[in-house]
Amino acid sequence: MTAKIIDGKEFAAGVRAKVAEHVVRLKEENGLVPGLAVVLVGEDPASQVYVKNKHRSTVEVGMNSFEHRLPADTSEADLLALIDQLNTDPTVHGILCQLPLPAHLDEELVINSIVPEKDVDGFHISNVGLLNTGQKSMVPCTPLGCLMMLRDHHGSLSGLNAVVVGRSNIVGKPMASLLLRDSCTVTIAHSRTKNIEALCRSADIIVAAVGRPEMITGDWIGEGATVIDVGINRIDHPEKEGKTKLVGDVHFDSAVKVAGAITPVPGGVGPMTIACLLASTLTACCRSNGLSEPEGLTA
Ligand SMILES: Nc1nc2c(c(=O)[nH]1)N[C@@H](CN(C=O)c1ccc(C(=O)N[C@@H](CCC(=O)O)C(=O)O)cc1)CN2
Repeated sequence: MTAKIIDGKEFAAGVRAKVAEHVVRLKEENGLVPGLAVVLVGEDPASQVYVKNKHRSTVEVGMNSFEHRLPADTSEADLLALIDQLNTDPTVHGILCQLPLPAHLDEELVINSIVPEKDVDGFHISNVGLLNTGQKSMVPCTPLGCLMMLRDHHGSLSGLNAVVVGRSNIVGKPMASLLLRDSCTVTIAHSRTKNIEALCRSADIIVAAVGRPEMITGDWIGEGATVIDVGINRIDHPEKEGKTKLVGDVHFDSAVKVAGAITPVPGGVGPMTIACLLASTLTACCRSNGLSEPEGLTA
């Protein structure tokens, strides 16, 4: 068997197109323009690229983008003051602080200072609680993107066995909650899980979000399973000296021979993260104005 490749770039383009259509309608019918504020503290090179891409994509779908770039030595008090200002700005419907933050800033404190309704990352403790109790919440963008691709591929996820490898607050745990909500039987596996290979082999769906390059090889995967690879790991290029290569948490070449469907890295889950951020900003704007939510763009 050779797996179907789930093209995240194409899927994300579709999500952005749907968001753009809704934005036009919101403007015409309600005189509203959704606004997204992104806060970047410091000069982490990868974060700078992600923030630039977020700005470009936000503008492309017709939303307002408010970018705040702060120096690496910004004090917690100054950052909290900015968030406070964004919390009460009626033109801002979504706020996020690009992670990781510099070490002197308390990530939890900063995230929890964003009002939950504008927390488009879905990391605020209230949104975590709402998601885990099956209530309406803002949902983290990467798991939301994975869910959209899984629903598209399978139709219904009900009754499927899903193994989420990785227990991070940003991906593993919310992914498990979302799959459970769609009536999957969910297991979260991690570094201490016994017989992890056999567990993965029994899964209809594997979501790999462990942060270890190419850990999940073809022999961990059951024939025909769907494999969603969340990993983004830069490793030394095996053939080109001095060059690097981006790989996932799944060993693609062996996995593709066994899986039924698989997301590549790059070009799989990654592009969905920003597309879902736009979708969540639209959702936040609709909710805060008492309008019905865009169909197919939320969990
Ligand atoms: N506040 C947040 N911080 C971070 C998040 C997040 O969701 N919210 N996620 C990541 C970074 N991230 C978005 O912020 C992100 C990561 C990767 C991609 C992406 O498109 N990746 C490409 C490859 C890119 C490359 O060549 O390096 C792919 O997988 O195809 C988009 C967004 C951490 N911080």
